[in-house]
Amino acid sequence: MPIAAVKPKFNPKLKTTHFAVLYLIVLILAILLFPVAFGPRLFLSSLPFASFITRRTMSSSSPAYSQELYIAQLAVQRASILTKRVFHEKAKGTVDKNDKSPVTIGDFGAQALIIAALRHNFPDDAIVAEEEAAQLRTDENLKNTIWDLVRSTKLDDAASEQALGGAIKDADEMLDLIDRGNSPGGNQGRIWAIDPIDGTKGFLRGGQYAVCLGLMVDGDVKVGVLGCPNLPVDDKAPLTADIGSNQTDEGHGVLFSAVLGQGATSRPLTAVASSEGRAISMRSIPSDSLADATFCESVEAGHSAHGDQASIAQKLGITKPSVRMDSQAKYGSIARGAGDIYLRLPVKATYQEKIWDHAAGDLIVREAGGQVTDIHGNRLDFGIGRTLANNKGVIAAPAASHAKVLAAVQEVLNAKQ
Ligand SMILES: Nc1ncnc2c1ncn2[C@@H]1O[C@H](COP(=O)(O)O)[C@@H](O)[C@H]1OP(=O)(O)O
Ligand SMILES: [Mg+2]
Ligand SMILES: [Mg+2]
Ligand SMILES: [Mg+2]
Repeated sequence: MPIAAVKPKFNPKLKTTHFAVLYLIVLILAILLFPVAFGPRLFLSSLPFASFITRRTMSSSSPAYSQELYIAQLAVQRASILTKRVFHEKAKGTVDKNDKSPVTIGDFGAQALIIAALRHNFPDDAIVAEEEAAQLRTDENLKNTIWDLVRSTKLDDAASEQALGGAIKDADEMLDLIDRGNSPGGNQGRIWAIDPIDGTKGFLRGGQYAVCLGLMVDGDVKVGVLGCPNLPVDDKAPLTADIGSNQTDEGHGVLFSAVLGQGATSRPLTAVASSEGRAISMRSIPSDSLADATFCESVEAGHSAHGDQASIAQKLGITKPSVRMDSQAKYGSIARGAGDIYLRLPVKATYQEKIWDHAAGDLIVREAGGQVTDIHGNRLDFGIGRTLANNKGVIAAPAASHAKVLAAVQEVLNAKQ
């Protein structure tokens, strides 16, 4: 029988249609299952306008403020590298400000780097930062020294550096960035608070200092990050007075972070992106017996009232001497249970605490199980401008003991009147 005469067993046209339908079903299934199999972030990142889509649409499935936390941590890490370079490599370039407090090339450089990262990632956000560039605009040498540091300070991994927006264009852009921190603050919208070096006196002594960044939304602190290059990495290390030991970097450098409602963490302060930190919490001390409590205070007698604080400690039955250290490292230290209580009683009735000196620390302590108020028992009010004009002094303690500490503070202060 001729081949042409053989009757086909099935219709080839029908077969092609079957295959086409089957192919379509498999394709649709693959598209539907891809996000489940490989994760929504990977799926979205493969689409055009990926970064826009991931930032805007993934916020519903990622924990709140995860992008802000990620950028804030990297920005603080990078700025901390700059401050350490200033300490080890350079003359500090101390300049006196109008209020007679010192500022160094490290303060200006760290502020420029942090603001550059924030402007790149959150261009619509307002910024309240401690320093301004006026002095640098009239001092070419100072400007160039800082520019030299800023343009050559980078994180170790290229991806993280890129996430922060990479290099600043030139020295003039650096000055403009520094001046972007001039927001008046307030209780509307998103405002970042920056202290590029908190505890400048501690920094100059080789003691404690902190690179501080907080995000407030409608006056409420949502994200707080503190880089403390001279604190021990070990959360369990005993708290020791630190008035400036010029310690080596070995075993030192810790990054504290918190997001409102998500707890507080610590992790080593490195030059690369890192996975999540360790959860930290305040020590639980029996509120009826604070004999074993450790309390922290400023090194500077001009910043908090050492005499009043000693009387309060005595009233509470605290037997150990206070641990004196500079900067918001005190907030981080009590948050991880290395100390228990931080007292900052006013020296002068007229001094207004600045929001950048407390925003990150306040959140980190509260997320670690603490309570932070002023001497009247009011929560710190970050929503009325660049200062805490509604508050006087700071009392930070484990939540269960705070009322008792506050009562002792008020007894001592009332007895003085
Ligand atoms: N008269 C003052 N009273 C309280 N705090 C002050 C005073 N002058 C400066 N500060 C700020 O106190 C903080 C240091 O506190 P501490 O003594 O606990 O380390 C710093 O932010 C410092 O500013 P700066 O950021 O310029 O160093
Ligand atoms: Mg200062
Ligand atoms: Mg400060
Ligand atoms: Mg400062």
